[in-house]
Parts: sequence; structure tokens; C-alpha cells
Amino acid sequence: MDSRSGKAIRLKRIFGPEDNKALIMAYSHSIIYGAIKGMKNIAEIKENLSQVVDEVDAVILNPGTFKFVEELFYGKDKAAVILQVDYQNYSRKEILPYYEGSTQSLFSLADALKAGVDAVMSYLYFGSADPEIEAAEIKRNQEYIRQSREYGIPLIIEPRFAREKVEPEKKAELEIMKLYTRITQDLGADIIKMIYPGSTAKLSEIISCLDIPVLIAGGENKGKKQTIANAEAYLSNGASGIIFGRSIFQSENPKKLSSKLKSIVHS
Ligand SMILES: O=C(CO)COP(=O)(O)O
Repeated sequence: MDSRSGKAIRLKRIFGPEDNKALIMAYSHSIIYGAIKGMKNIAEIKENLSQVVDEVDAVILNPGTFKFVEELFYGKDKAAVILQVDYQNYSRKEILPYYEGSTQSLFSLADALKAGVDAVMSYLYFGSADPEIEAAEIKRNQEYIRQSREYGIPLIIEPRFAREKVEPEKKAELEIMKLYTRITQDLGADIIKMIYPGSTAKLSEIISCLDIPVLIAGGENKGKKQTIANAEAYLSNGASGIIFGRSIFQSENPKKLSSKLKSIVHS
């Protein structure tokens, strides 16, 4: 059997068959940030998910949450599930005794397939002070790329700057983002998830050097108006979709907002 069929079929569960665009809600944050607003406990997670499963194309979940909420995804018209298969603490602000962070693979893609998910997502941190750490990150992700080809399961990689805490001004620097997104494509990722580089000019320049779908992450919740404006700007500057988390699940009405975002993404 050809595993490319598996990838193609699963990708079409996430991206619109006609427009090739995707609205994804990121909802795996508690594995990095703990019990933040909108993810206080499984009851709150279930309530938010039940509002969005008929609106968004897919939801990113962490492995521990998925088993509690799987029944919300039963049915042909429900959102697809993307499993975050690794751990990182670069983004965490508390109890970090060092400046950078670390990553750890949690599951193989064979495990993810057994759980019935449609795609997987991993982080890839570039530019650590110790080059051996970058080499280990490449090796860790290369293994996921190999497994994604073996099992026909799409792999989303989010490349990030490893020293974003030490040198925050470089976090969204154009040349750094151009470099690490292109390396990620060349390593063999199916999809790139990336932070917004801070301007639409930079966004379209980065995307113009890539030939795989690029999905833009949301960042902190800045309110409904800003979220809608961001979605419109990202889509009209080359993004294949958005992966918004806090701006949806911390909003007053996740159902209404995700429905609006759906109309923007699939307009
Ligand atoms: O992709 C994301 C986190 O993994 C996006 O989430 P936020 O929109 O909350 O930044």
C-alpha cells in the first residue's frame, strides 16, 4: 500500500477540499502552561470543545486531554483531531532555571495512529546556544518525518527560535524566520505552523519562499475585533489558514467567534 494515500486522505479532512484552507483551534496549551483560563479542568475543556467541534476544521489536543474528550469527535462532520506529540518548556514563564528550554518526544506516530488522530504536530527549536541541541532537535523531528512517511499521517512542524527569551527582539526577525521555516520544509514537514512575524510584508515574504501550506498561530487573546482582523490579514497575505488558541477558547463566545473565523478562512 502507498502511504501517500493516507496522507492525502487525512489532509483533506483538515483542509477544505475546494479551497485548501484550514481553520484549526489550538487547544493543547495546558501541557505547557498548566490550568490557564479556558482550560481549568476537563469540564471547562469539554464545554469549549462542544462549542467549536462543528465550526473548526481541526483541533490540536495533547495526549492526556484527548482520552477525556474523544466522544466529542465522533461523527463524520466533527472537527479532525491533531495530536501534539512532544513536550516543550521554552514557552513557559514559570519555574525555569535556565534561559532557553528543552523538548521531549512523547509518542511515536504509530501510537498516534492507534489513537485515531488525523495528523500530528511537533515543535522544532533552532538556534540554541549549544549547537548539539539543535542537532538533537533535527534528529528528533527527522524521526517524526520518517514515521509520517511510513504511516501516511501528516506532520505539522512548528519551528521556533530557541533563544526567544534571551534575545526576544530576534523572535520574529525576518531572516531568522525565513531560515528556519525553509529548513523545516526541506527536512520534509508536510505543513508549517508559525508565529506571526509582526507585519504582513514579512509574512508574505516568508511564505513566498515556501511551497507547503503555512498556518499562522494566534498568540495571546487580544479580543474579538483584533482576532478577526488578524485572520483576515493572514489569509490575504498567503497563509493557508490559522491555528488560533487563546483568542478562541478564552473568548466570550467561542462558537460565534469560530463560526465567524470559518467564514473568513473559507470565504
Ligand atoms: O498554535 C498555538 C499554540 O500551539 C496557538 O495558540 P495561541 O493562539 O493561543 O497562541
